[in-house]
Formats: sequence, structure tokens, C-alpha cells
Amino acid sequence: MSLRVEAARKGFRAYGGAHVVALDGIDLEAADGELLVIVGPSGSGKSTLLRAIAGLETLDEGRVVIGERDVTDVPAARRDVAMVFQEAALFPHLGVAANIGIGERARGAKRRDVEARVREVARSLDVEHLLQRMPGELSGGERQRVALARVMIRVPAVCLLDEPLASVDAELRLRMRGEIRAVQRSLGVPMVHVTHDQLEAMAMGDRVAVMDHGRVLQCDTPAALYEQPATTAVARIVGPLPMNLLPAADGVVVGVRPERVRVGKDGDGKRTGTVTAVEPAGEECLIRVQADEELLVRMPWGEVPKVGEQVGVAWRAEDEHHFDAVTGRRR
Ligand SMILES: Nc1ncnc2c1ncn2[C@@H]1O[C@H](COP(=O)(O)OP(=O)(O)OP(=O)(O)O)[C@@H](O)[C@H]1O
Repeated sequence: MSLRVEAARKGFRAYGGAHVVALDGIDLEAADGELLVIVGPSGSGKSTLLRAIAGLETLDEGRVVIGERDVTDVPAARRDVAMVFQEAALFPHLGVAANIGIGERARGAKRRDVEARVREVARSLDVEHLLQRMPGELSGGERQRVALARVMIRVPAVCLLDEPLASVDAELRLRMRGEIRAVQRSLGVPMVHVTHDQLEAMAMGDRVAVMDHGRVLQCDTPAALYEQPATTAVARIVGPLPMNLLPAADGVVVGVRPERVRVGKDGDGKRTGTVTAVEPAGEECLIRVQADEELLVRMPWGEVPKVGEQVGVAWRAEDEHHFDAVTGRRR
């Protein structure tokens, strides 16, 4: 069943009386089996959107539609939406197996069927060896996987994840991304995953919606977001590094990705400047070059100039993005 959010608006009356617009007219759709990732800076409205889909927040305007059913006024418990939060909330007095199976048991499934299903989903999320433990005996990442297993034990109409990997270390994160993808494919339901880690968004999403200030700036495939960012804001948010944005003539801002800038000897290039910083970044190096504006460049270690050196910076014409200096929109 597909998920649609139409013209969703939500404001909050904050402490002291100020009005905060959390959702400012959101239109989004996630198809069956699609993983839609929502990415955006802190306070952009990601959690509010997820909570509105789940029914934990009422919309001021707009609709939430699951399949053909308008669920805007349906309470959370009757929406058939499964949600995993940032902090996995497990029942502390129940063992891991019981935590995973509790929903199925509550729905009246037979004990034996539930046990088999618990083992199956625990195996796919690599928590089978933890089934006899209590939640207090688990690490943060293990707790998170148990919480995922609890959601994924049945097939909900929609599955929502709110930064479920936030407290997980880098290596496990990488593995869990793959596991979430695999389980999600097998469930075949729309999944909406919120993160502020745009690399994770690009790695996991079939499509990625970039949010800022309660709006969706662009919603597209990871490749399209990288190659054709619709605005300067998207160009800064999406990609391994923020895009360099350089004011040019005729009200144009030229964008060029740090990984596409080449550095040569003085005079060799579109601009010349002085190297102001060299920062190691794993296999590669980030350098800052002060030309008319500061440029960020990612380059291999072997070719790195020294701080204070004069260099030329250049890029291919096809790696240039053009934006309107006033509206920030792609030209
Ligand atoms: N209950 C509330 N009362 C008042 N303002 C709220 C409430 N919940 C959210 N907001 C405000 O709405 C805006 C959107 O918040 P939201 O939590 O959806 O952002 P977010 O993108 O999920 O942020 P983060 O990445 O930090 O979790 C923020 O300005 C926030 O301060």
C-alpha cells in the first residue's frame, strides 16, 4: 500500500507565544517496497512529519493517505503504522524474545507461530543469540536491532524509522543499513526513514527528500540529487562535502563539488589562490584555497600542496552547476 502526504501543514505555539511552522506544505509519496529517506538539518520538521504520518501529531491542514484510505483523522493505534524511534523503547521486565513477539501475541497469534517468527526475524537482524537476555543486558546497537525486529515481525501498512542508527557505532551502522534494506524489501511496504546523516540517506534511499524549514526542497533519487541539485541549499546539504558556491557575473552562482576541483601549479587554472588549510580525511585530503572566495578541495594525499603555497584551481565545464543568485534555484 502506498503512502501519500498531501499539503501537510503543522504549527506549534512555542513557549512564550511564538508560532513555529514545523511543516509548511509538504507533499510526498512513497510506493510499495520503496525506501524514502527524509534528510535535513536539525529543526527542519523531519520528526514532526514522521509523527504526523504515525498519527502521533495532528495536522493543521492536509491529508495522510495510506493505500486508498484517508487516515488523517484515524488514531495512531488504528493506522497500522509501525515506528522505530531513535531511542529503542523495550519493555525492561520482558526478555528479548518476548519483546519481539509481544505485538503478535497481543494480536492473538499462536505461541508456537510467534516463536518461529521471532527466531526468523531475529536471525535476519543478527540478534538470535540474544533472545534469552533482558533488555538491560544489551548494548545500544543491540537494543536498536531488537526494536527493529519487533517492528519487522509483522507486515504493517507503513514502516517509519526515526534515526534508528543514531546511537550505533560506524561499523555496525554500515551492516544495519544493509539489514534494514533487506528486511524492508522482503516486507514490500513503503518505509520512511528519517536521518540527519546525508551519507546514510544517499546510501539507503530509493529516493531522498531533502527538507529545510518545514518544506521539501527536492525529492529525487540519490544520483539525481547529486548530479542535479535543484537549489543551492540542496547542493550544500547533499553530497560527501558541501558544494563550493562562487558568485559569478549576471546574477549567477557557480557551484562546483570539492571532489571535482583540480589543483595545479600557480597560474594553471580558472582561479589562483593560497592554500590556507590542509586536513587529513582518510585516504584523501581536504584543502582550503583562498582565491576570491574560499574553495574546499578534496584530493589525493600524494599531490597535496603546503599551507601558504600559491596554486591554481580548475574544474571541467561539465562539473559546473549554475544557480540563480537571488532565488538559489538551478538555472
Ligand atoms: N511540541 C513542540 N512544541 C513547539 N515546537 C515544536 C514542537 N515539536 C517540534 N517543534 C518545533 O518544530 C520544528 C521542527 O521540529 P522537528 O522535531 O520536526 O525537527 P527535526 O528536523 O526532526 O529536528 P532534529 O533533526 O533536531 O530532530 C522545530 O523548530 C521545533 O523546535
